[in-house]
Amino acid sequence: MLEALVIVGLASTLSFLLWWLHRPRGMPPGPPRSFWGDNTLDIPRVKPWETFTAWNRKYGPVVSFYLGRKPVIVLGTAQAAWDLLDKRADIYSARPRSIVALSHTGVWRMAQLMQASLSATASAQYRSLQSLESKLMLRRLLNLKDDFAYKSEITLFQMSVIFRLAYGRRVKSLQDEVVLAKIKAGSYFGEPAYKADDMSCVVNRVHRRVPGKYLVESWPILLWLPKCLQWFRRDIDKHREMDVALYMSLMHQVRRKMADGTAQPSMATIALGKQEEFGLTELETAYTLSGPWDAGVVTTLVTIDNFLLAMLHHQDAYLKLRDELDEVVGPNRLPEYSDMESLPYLMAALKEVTRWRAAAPTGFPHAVTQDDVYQGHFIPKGATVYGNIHAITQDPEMFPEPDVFRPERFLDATNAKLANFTIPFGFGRRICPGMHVANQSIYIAVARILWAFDIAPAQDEHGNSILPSTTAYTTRLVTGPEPFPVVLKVRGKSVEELIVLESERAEAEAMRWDVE
Ligand code: HEM
Repeated sequence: MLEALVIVGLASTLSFLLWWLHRPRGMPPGPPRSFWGDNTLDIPRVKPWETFTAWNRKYGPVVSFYLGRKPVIVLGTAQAAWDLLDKRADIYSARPRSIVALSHTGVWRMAQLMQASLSATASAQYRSLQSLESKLMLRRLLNLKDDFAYKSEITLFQMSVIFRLAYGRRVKSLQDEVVLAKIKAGSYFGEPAYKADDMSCVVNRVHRRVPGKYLVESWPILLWLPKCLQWFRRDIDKHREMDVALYMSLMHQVRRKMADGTAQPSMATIALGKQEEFGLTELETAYTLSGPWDAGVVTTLVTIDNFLLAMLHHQDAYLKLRDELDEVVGPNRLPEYSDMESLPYLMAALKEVTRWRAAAPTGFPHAVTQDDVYQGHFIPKGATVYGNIHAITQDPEMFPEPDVFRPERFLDATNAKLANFTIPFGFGRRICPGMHVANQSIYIAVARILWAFDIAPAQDEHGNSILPSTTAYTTRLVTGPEPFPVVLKVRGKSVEELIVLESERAEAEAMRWDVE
């Protein structure tokens, strides 16, 4: 054991010296490095994106620092992100090798399969499903046990949408065995004990990419330690084992149904049909199918939650939205997808909410596959590159008074980049493949909640409104507001009757799907 430690110590010193002698020069400016040449300790454990943004404001639109030996580049303006991640996508579209986030996420063919099955045209097919699940959600929102309970119902809505489109089967409760299995797998990752109604856990694999979170990512040399000393491995291995078992069993269930002709069309049926064409292994296919679950539930949930938070704080926008819906939809039917074009203020507000509080403020890391030069700065092959969505969406030049929720920014936008605002969904070839599904879910949920309910702050025992903080956010790669209470009061008896009627029809339709 002692010998192994001495060898690792010597090897670390030698590799450090070699790296120090050959480290790249001319990289973009950034924070001063420690004696060891890195900045791991400069990255706070809480809201690291705020530090990234402070560095971008101080050192410029392209900042560099080191996590261990790994050079990291942070792009703090939309222009820099478009110039590199979009225009030079052929070399900026890889994912950094990750030790903790499971090794398969970087396989490009998997991303291609995802893009194909979630394209705008493919996603339009899911609208009827999203409409149905949102009617069931409205029904549940009529009978909430307390002012925090709305969140579980929105979670169940999106969870069922995603599970149905990925595997062809609905999730009827947050106590469903697959939800519990996923939570159990997450709990092995040293995350706090999650409750079934706190779905933060379902994106553990994604959260592990929070910059600087794991020492082994910055110092892979730790992998040279004898296995019994690799403390960081225990949880990773346990979690990976459980994830693999769960994802493989879900995929096999679909395959069995395909064989006996009872499978509902889904991403899984497409993926299994095209597995050879895309050259994916069993494990890669299973992981691809889990992508929407890992990346598409919490992102959507926090965006709807951010919307409710904005409504509590920005009464002017809230009232304009209600007036627009009342005028276009009227009292006798629910909002539909066909109303979208007639609801410009709502469509602008949906863009604004993704800007106001970005769900993934650091963006997901890209990796550059060739040495590059940008604005005279050297960007070395293998560097991790973040399009800093927080800095860009809070840039006061692009969005004056960025902390104000103001849908008008996007109304009548002539600039194509604002008219088709996708920055919160990332960049280049890696742009979120689920953005159409996400926008469809957010639209139908928000339009129907606004139409059906008065949205008001909860009150304390003295009758004073409790206005939740607009800055208390979780520190995960996908971040959302800390739990806050909202009162959703149905807007009259006839609205309630319509919701009950529509949800009964939806229930009957859902049962038909479930048995088919
Ligand atoms: C408001 C909701 C959402 C937001 C803000 C969001 C944002 C993002 C961002 C920023 C990325 C990284 C892009 C990049 O690397 O530049 C991403 C990737 C991804 N998203 Fe989303 N997303 C949302 C909803 C969804 C949904 C509903 C799905 C699935 C149906 C989904 C599936 C994915 C997948 C699979 C990836 C990884 C793609 C890859 O590695 O190539 N997302 N998302």
